[in-house]
Amino acid sequence: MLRIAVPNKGSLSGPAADMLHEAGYQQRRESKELRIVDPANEVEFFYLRPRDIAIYVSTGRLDIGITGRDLLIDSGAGAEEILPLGFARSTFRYATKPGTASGVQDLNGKTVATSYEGIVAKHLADSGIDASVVHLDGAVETAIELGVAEVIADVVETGTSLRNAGLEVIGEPIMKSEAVVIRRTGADTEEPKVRQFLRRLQGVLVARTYVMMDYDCRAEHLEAAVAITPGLEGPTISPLHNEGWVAVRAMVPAKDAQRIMDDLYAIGARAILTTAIHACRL
Ligand SMILES: Nc1ncnc2c1ncn2[C@@H]1O[C@H](COP(=O)(O)OP(=O)(O)OP(=O)(O)O)[C@@H](O)[C@H]1O
Ligand SMILES: O=P(O)(O)OC[C@H]1O[C@H](OP(=O)(O)OP(=O)(O)O)[C@H](O)[C@@H]1O
Ligand SMILES: [Mg+2]
Repeated sequence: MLRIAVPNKGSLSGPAADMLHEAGYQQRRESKELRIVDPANEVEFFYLRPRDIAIYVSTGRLDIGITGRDLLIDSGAGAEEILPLGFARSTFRYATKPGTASGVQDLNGKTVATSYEGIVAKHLADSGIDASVVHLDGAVETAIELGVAEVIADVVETGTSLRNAGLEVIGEPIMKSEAVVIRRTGADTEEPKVRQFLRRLQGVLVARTYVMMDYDCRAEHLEAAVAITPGLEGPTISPLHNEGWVAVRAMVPAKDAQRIMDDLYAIGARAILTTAIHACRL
């Protein structure tokens, strides 16, 4: 039975459960459940605090975990990222009141409040900066107003929380994060059950980012059409009853679908259809 750690709260929890559900796994029915068994798929899910997941996975008692890249790195636990999942995307940045500092080089002697002490202490040390770090559990943006620190280091997505607190980012992002699948460092990722789990999640990622495109075009325009829709391994070409015409089928990135339809129409393709992909194994 594969044992998998899933975030039980916060920004990661809803999207992680949605992705697992889309991948065909049973998920808990209510938020108080701490673990569930999905017998049909031979998987057991443990619902844990996102911050603790890397620590559990590093012991090897759980095979796989879903957490944030920033949380994984901050934990310093012996676990490594094996698949990025594309949700809970964020940057991790310093911020302060306008005029306090313009980059990390100005942070000598300052106090930095953060929930991610591991990341911040390492970044300051790597930058040769001597600053003190204060740990706060959350709502870090308020720390400056209330005199706990002069600078904060926190997760930034839209920047709304910073703006509301009258703060501005300084310097370059310390890191970029998103939800990731993790495994104990050095563990065998070729294990069949692990591979199957990863293939299912990859299938969801592909179904979310690609659509299927079908169209008809004149045989003499086929090369130009294939250049527009190369597909993943090459499009499927079928003859049409209509002499001199072919039907083409290829996966295309969903975000480009409308532009691709325009480009195909412009070279004479017709009956251009786009349909959603519900699941896939590449
Ligand atoms: N506003 C956000 N947008 C995108 N990702 C976010 C956001 N806030 C936190 N994250 C990501 O979620 C993970 C943090 O999860 P965690 O549950 O600890 O925090 P949270 O979502 O702030 O929830 P809470 O504060 O309720 O604990 C990190 O990987 C972080 O990058
Ligand atoms: O750039 P934004 O889109 O505003 O998102 C970033 C904010 O979201 C998270 O906070 P959360 O609401 O989880 O509260 P917390 O500080 O208590 O973790 C994070 O800690 C930032 O405060
Ligand atoms: Mg938070």
